[in-house]
Amino acid sequence: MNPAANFTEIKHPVIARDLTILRNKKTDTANFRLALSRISTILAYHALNNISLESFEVETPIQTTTGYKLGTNIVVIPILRAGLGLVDAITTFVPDARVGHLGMYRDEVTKKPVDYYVNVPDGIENALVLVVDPMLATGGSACDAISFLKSKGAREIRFICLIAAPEGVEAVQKQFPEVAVITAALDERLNENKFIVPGLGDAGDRIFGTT
Ligand SMILES: O=P(O)(O)OC[C@H]1O[C@H](OP(=O)(O)OP(=O)(O)O)[C@H](O)[C@@H]1O
Ligand SMILES: O=c1cc[nH]c(=O)[nH]1
Ligand SMILES: [Mg+2]
Repeated sequence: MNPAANFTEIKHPVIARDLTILRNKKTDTANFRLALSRISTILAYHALNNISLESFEVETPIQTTTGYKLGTNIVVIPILRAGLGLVDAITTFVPDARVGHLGMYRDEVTKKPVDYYVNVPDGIENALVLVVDPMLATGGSACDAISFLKSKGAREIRFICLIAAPEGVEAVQKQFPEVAVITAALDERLNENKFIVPGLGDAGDRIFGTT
């Protein structure tokens, strides 16, 4: 795969350490959540890079100077369930971000996404829409989510995930070259069950302690 300009794999020593915690099958739920939270925060920080600012005058105790506030409305759309694990990372930086939800699970036989819940806030056409899901495997869920959000008027979408398979990145880039994909790891491939290799298993199950 030859990732295009709209693909970013963030490399950082803390990410390398935390990805190992997430990949380790012996990691318990509590430590999984802590590592997920740290990595998600770094991803969110990068995903918010280069958003617009509005300047205004602010008075320090010493004098007046130029201050800034974010000039972009942010909407976060987690793909349920596992995407919920990345929402707090965005709202840490943007406490007033609105949060919509897309419920989708991957059918165990067909591996295709099945929708079960939709709640998207109004006004996504004037927002930066951050779609979050820890895993980008075949790309079926991501592409369905992006396609749906575009049909609802979203014009600027970034997709944030923890681990991406080359197949998933290619699928998103082919259908939606304008959508930036930001990940902590580009893994090797998918296995015969369409799980990411080496991956971390089923992200939703590991976040929520289900099997
Ligand atoms: O790229 P794809 O091949 O579509 O696979 C990725 C999807 O699979 C996982 O969700 P899952 O279906 O396990 O649902 P869950 O979040 O409820 O566990 C994951 O969180 C993605 O949404
Ligand atoms: O490896 C994978 C693939 C899809 N969904 C997951 O949670 N993990
Ligand atoms: Mg799952």
